Amino acid sequence: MSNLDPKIRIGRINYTNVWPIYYYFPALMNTSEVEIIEQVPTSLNQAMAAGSIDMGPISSFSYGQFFEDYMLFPDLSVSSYGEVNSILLFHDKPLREIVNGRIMLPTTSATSVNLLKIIIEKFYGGKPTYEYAKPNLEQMMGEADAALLIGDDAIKESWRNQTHMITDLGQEWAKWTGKWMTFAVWAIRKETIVNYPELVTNIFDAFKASKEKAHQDPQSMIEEAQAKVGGTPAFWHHYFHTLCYDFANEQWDGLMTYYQYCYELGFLPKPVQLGLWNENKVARVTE
Ligand SMILES: C=C(O[C@@H]1C=C(C(=O)O)C=C[C@H]1O)C(=O)O
Repeated sequence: MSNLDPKIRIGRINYTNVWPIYYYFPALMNTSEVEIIEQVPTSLNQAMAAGSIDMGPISSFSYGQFFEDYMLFPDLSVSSYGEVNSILLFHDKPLREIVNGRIMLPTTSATSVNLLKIIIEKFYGGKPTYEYAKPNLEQMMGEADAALLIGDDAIKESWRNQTHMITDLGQEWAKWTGKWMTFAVWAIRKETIVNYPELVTNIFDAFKASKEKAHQDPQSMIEEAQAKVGGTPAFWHHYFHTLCYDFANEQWDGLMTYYQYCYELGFLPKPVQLGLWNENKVARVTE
């Protein structure tokens, strides 16, 4: 690695949902030390697991698969209590009538496909067949009883939708569990914490500061979202305020319930432990 190479490769989900955490980040960081790599969640999950990305948001399910290799930043996540508005199941008959049918899952998602399986199999007692497809609603619905979309794909289809019923998975989860749901977590590979402890701290501070600034002054971010993706300022205002970017007790509690159900249903091979990064305890990571 030459002196000019970035020290840390940071992932970025290429959906609007993460904008608040990145919006002011370049203004708050020495960006020559980092490189930002933007991809759909499942590609970020793979790149983190392979070590070709060092930190950033991944599907919370993927943390459950590889938790021994990562630590999580506290205070950063993509979570909701109830509605998410961008994790949506489209279907033409009531949910209860399709839980033994044919369900299309998007290749972009890990957390939400397993969340849907929990909802259908554990809460509704269904046993459908699942198939993965590219996130294209028309094609997916042409072959199935229901189709799941996440991120901006879900948002755009919800605006276009005239005919399908829509179930928001955040709402379903809260209805059955009364808990928060965390869709994405900010993971750091353990060796990155050991190799660049100060830079990791600076990145954490910049992400948190961006999140707070975007929350206090969302106007220009909302205008950019409208110009880039469409929709109305009212939609984006509601969207960014309904999503919650915190990661503390309530989110941990909801996420641990999700992991427990994933384990019970055989989606994860072992019980998951949350390992939280703490700038004062870098040494613990190497133990
Ligand atoms: C809220 C969302 O959460 C996302 C859902 C993910 C998943 O299902 O694996 C991963 C990252 C998050 O961006 C969304 O995409 O709309």
